[in-house]
Amino acid sequence: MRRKLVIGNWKMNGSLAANSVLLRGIAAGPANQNVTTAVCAPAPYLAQCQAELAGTAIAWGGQDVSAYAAGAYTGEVAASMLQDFGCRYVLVGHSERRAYHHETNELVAQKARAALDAGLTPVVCVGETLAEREAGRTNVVVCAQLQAVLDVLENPALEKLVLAYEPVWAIGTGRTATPALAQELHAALRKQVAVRSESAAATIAILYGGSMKPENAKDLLAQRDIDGGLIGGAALKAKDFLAITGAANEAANETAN
Ligand SMILES: O=C(CO)COP(=O)(O)O
Repeated sequence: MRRKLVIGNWKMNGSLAANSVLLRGIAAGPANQNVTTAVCAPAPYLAQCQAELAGTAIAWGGQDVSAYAAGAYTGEVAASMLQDFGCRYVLVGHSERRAYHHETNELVAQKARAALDAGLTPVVCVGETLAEREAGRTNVVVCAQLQAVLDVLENPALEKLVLAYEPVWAIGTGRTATPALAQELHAALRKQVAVRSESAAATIAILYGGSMKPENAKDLLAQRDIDGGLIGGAALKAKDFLAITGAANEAANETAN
């Protein structure tokens, strides 16, 4: 059984004061035996995450990473810098980066590799826009996004990858993919990984993201190929985030029994 993984993506939200309340609230939550929990914070707050979360069961990570190790790349953050602040994870290729910063599938793949080279776990985000879905291009688009990453990774690095399926039309809209629709895509992604490596396909966690909330988390997380969630809005309130990690724990327990 794959362990569930729930990651909060704070996006460009927070302040020292608000983060402190949120981090303490999350850290005070119940221990979930079968769930790994993490938050991905804006880069300036990673030191705060480290200070507040070190010694707790909660991991932290960045929201983006440079494809380069060091040098004249103003504004970029290197994987080794994330390492310096104790990050375990980094999001790569979030749809907001792809849309607003014109990140290509190839650049996203280079970023995933840079993260793995530095010992971080990249959470590679893939997903189709509404127009792509309506044009019947969902699988083509999402498979191309994944394939670019598979093309630059060898085993055993591949087994350390985390994937997140985030349909763009479900992000921040309150419109969630149905559990069946999400399961279908997750299964297709796992099958695609299996073509390269059966063991990686069995190991890799595939998270769902897009308006996951306390109300719908359990149904989504009960799906066979949905190994966790990447949570935006609901990760900004400790109560909601804890409800989702609790739902993940319940889903994991039920699968185990
Ligand atoms: O983009 C997301 C997480 O990376 C999802 O955001 P929402 O949960 O706010 O829809």
